[in-house]
Amino acid sequence: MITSGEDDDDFIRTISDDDEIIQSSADSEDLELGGLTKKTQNSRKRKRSKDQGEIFPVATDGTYEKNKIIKRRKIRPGAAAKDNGLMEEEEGETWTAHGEDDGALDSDFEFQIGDIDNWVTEDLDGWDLKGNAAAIKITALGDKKGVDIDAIIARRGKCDTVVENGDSNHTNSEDESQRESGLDEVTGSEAEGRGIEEDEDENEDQTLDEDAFGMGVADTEKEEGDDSLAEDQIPESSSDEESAAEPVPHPDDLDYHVSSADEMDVSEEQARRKAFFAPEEMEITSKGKNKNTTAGSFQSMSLSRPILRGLAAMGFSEPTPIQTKTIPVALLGKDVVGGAVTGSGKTAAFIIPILERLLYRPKKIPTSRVAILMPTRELAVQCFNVAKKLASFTDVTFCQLVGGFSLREQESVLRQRPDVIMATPGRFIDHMRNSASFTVDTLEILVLDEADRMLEDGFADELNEILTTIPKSRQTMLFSATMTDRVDKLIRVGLNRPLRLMVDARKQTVGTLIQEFVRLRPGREDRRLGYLMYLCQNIYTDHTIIFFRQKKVAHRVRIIFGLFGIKAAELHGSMSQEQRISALASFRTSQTTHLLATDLASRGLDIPTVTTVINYEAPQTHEIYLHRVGRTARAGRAGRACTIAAEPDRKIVKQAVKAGRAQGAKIVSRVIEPSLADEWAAKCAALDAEIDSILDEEKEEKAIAGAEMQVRKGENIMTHEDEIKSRPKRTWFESEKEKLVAKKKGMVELNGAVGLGKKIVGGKLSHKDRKRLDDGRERKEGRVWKKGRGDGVEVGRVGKGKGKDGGRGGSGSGSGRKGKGGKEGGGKAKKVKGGGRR
Ligand SMILES: Nc1ncnc2c1ncn2[C@@H]1O[C@H](COP(=O)(O)OP(=O)(O)OP(=O)(O)O)[C@@H](O)[C@H]1O
Repeated sequence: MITSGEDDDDFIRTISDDDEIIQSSADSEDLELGGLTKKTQNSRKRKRSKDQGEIFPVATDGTYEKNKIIKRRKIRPGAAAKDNGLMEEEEGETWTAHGEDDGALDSDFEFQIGDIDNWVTEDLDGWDLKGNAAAIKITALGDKKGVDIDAIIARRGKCDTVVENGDSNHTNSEDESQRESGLDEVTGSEAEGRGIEEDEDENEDQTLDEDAFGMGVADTEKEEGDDSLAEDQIPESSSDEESAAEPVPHPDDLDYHVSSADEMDVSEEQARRKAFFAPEEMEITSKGKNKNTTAGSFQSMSLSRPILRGLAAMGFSEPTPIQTKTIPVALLGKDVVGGAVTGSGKTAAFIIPILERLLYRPKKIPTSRVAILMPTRELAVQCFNVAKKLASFTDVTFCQLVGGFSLREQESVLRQRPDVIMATPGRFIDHMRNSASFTVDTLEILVLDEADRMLEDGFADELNEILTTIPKSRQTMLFSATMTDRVDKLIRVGLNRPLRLMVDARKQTVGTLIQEFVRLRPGREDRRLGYLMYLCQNIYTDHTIIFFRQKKVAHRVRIIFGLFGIKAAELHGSMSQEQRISALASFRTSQTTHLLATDLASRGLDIPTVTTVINYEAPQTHEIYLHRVGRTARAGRAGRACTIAAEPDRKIVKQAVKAGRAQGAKIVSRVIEPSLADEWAAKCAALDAEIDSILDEEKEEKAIAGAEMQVRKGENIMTHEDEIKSRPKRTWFESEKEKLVAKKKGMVELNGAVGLGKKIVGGKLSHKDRKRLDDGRERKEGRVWKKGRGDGVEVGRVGKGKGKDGGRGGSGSGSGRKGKGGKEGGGKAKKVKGGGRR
C-alpha cells in the first residue's frame, strides 16, 4: 500500500509492514496491487523502470497478493577497481586456543585460490548430491594446499615405519555383519564382553541404569555428586592450550534442569515470546499435520514450473514438514523464525520461496536482492550448491562471500550484482563497508541460518550491524535446529512480528537415529584412543565422522589413522580453506572413509552418505551433541551416533540419554572388551616417537612454505607498490577492543565464566585478533574513511546510538569514501534512519 502521495514513487509498504493480505485473482484485469489497479501499477512500473526503481512481488498460490516496491535504488557507479591479481597472503595457520572460531568466521583470512570461480563452485567443491566423484576437480585449487601430511606419512612409512593394519580392509557388508554381530552378543550389563545392549524393555532399562554410564538419569542425588566430581576433573583432563570450557546447562536444556525459580523465568520468557511473535504460532508434528494449515505437496503451493523442475531434479517429491510450513508463509513476504531437527530440509525451506519470488523480479537492471548468512564457509558453499541446483531452470544468479577466498575476486563478482548472496557474517560486513561494488540498500530478503552458532562465536555485534544496516522493509527469515535466549534477543532486534514455525521442537534428535554409548570405566580414560581405533577398524569402517574437542588431537589421530592405513581426512580451523574443501570433497565422495573433525563440522553439513558419528569425547554442551549427531540419519535415513564416554563426559551423556528417552529414541550401550581396546592403545602408544617425527617434519615444511610465501609477498609488494599504497584501507565497524569484549561475552554466555577465565589467561591471540590489532594500529596512523552509513565518520564504533531494540540512531553526515582510484569521494550525504528497527 502506498504510504503517501508524495513518496509513492519511492516506496510501497510490504505485506509484512501491515500484515494485511489482499486476496486477489491473477486473472483479474483490475487486480489490486498494493492498492493500485494493475493499469496504474504498470504505468508506475514503467516509470520506475525508467528511473531504475524495482518491483519485487510477494506471491503466493501463483497470484501476487501484493507487490512490494522498494525504494528507488541509487546505483552506485561501479568502482573502477583494477584487479591486478595480487592477493594478500597470510601467515601459516597455527594451533589456536580452544574456543576460537576455527577460522570459520574469519573475515580477514584470505587465500589465493588460483582458478576458483566464486560464481560457480560446483567444480570447486564437487558437492554433487549423488556423490559423483568425477565432478570433483580439486586439482584446480591453486598452489596453496598447505603441507600434505599423507605424503609425509607415506614417505616415512617407506623408510622406517611398519604398522600392522589389522582389519582395515573391511567391505561394507562385512561392516554390517560386524554391527549386527554386536547386537547378537548382548551379554548383559555386568559383562564386559563385546556387544551391544539394546534399551528395549523396562527390565533392561533398569539394568542399564545401574551399570551403564550416564544411563541412570533418574538417580539424581547420587549423580549430582558425581557431576561435581566430573566437573572438577575437566580442567585437569583437558588442560592443554585448547582446554575445553566446563559444560554448563544450555538454555535449550532448560527442560531438564529447571528449578522452580527457573521455572518462573521460563514462564516469563514464554509470555514475552507470546507477546512478540505473530499470533499464528504453529507447532506441527513430523508427519506434517497441523490444525492451522493444510499439509500439501509442492504442487499445491502453486510454485512455478521452473522451481518444480528444480525440485524434481533434486529428487524432492514431497515437502518436508518445515518446508510445508515455511514456504507458503515466506511467499507472503512475512518474517519467519523456523526451527526443526537436524537434516529436516531447512535449507530448501527458505531457498524455494526466495527463488519463486525472484522469478518475478524486474530483470533489466541486475540487482542483489537476497542475502543469506551462515556461520561457516563450508555451509555457505553447501547452501550455494543446493540453491544452484534448485535454480537450474531459472535465471537467478548467485555468489558467495566467504572468508578464505579472495576479497578482490569477490568484489568483481559483486559488481555484476548477483540476485542472491551467500555469506559468512564477517566477510559480508567487510564487503558492506569496504567494497565500492556492493551496497546493501537493495537487499529485500535476509536469511540467518544457524543463527545460534553465529551468536556463540561472539558475532552478535556483527549481526546487529547487519540487521540495522539492511533496509528495514526487508523480509527476514531466521533458522536454527536449536533456539536459545540469545537467538530470541536477535529476533527481537531484527525481525518484524515473525511467524514462529516449529517442527518437533521438543524432539531433539530424529527418530531414525540410534544413540550408542561406550563407557570407559574410571581409570581407563587414557585408553580412549584404543577404543576409537577398535571401533574404526572393526565396527565403523566407513562413512564415519569422528568429532574431537581439540584440533590438536584430531590432527594427531589423523596421523595415527594414516599410519594404520585408514583413509581419513581432517577438518578444523587450522587448515587452509583449500585443505578444508579438499578434505570434505574426499569424504563426500568416499575417497576417505573417516572424517576427523572439530565442531567446525558439527553444524549444518549435509553429507547424505554419513552412517555414523563418533564422539571421541562428549562435546561441551547437549546442544552441540545434538548438532554433531545430526550429521547422520538425515532426511529420514538411518544412522548411528556412538559416544565414547568417561567420567568427565557423564553430564552430557546423562542429558543425551534423558532427552533421548523422553522422545522414545533408541539408546544402546556398547560394551567393548577391555583387552581389545588395550591392544589398540598399546599399538598407538608404540607410534608416539614416529608421530612426533612426522609432526616435526610437518612443522619444518610449514616453515619453508611460510618463508616462500613471504618472499612472494615481498616481490608482489615491490612490483605493485604504487597500486597497493593507493588502495583505501579496509575498515571494520568496531574497535579491536570491542570485538574482543564481544567475543568474551559470547563465550561466557555459552560456557560460563570458568571456561572463559582459562581461555583468556592461557590462550593466545588468534590470527584474526592479531590482524585486527595490527589493522587498528594502522588505522590510528592515518585518517581512514569508511563507507556506508555515517559516511565520513572516522573509523570506530560509529553511530551506535541504539534505540530500544538495538537499532541504531543518529544520522550520518558528510561524505567521502575514498574511491578505488584513491580519490577522496564527494558522494552525497546519506540519510541514516533514526531509531531502532522495530
Ligand atoms: N523435500 C525433500 N525431499 C527429500 N529430501 C529432502 C527434501 N528437502 C531436503 N531434503 C534433503 O534433506 C537433507 C537435509 O537437508 P538440510 O541440509 O536442508 O537440513 P537442515 O534441516 O538444514 O539440517 P541441519 O539442521 O543439520 O543444518 C539434504 O540432503 C536434502 O537434500
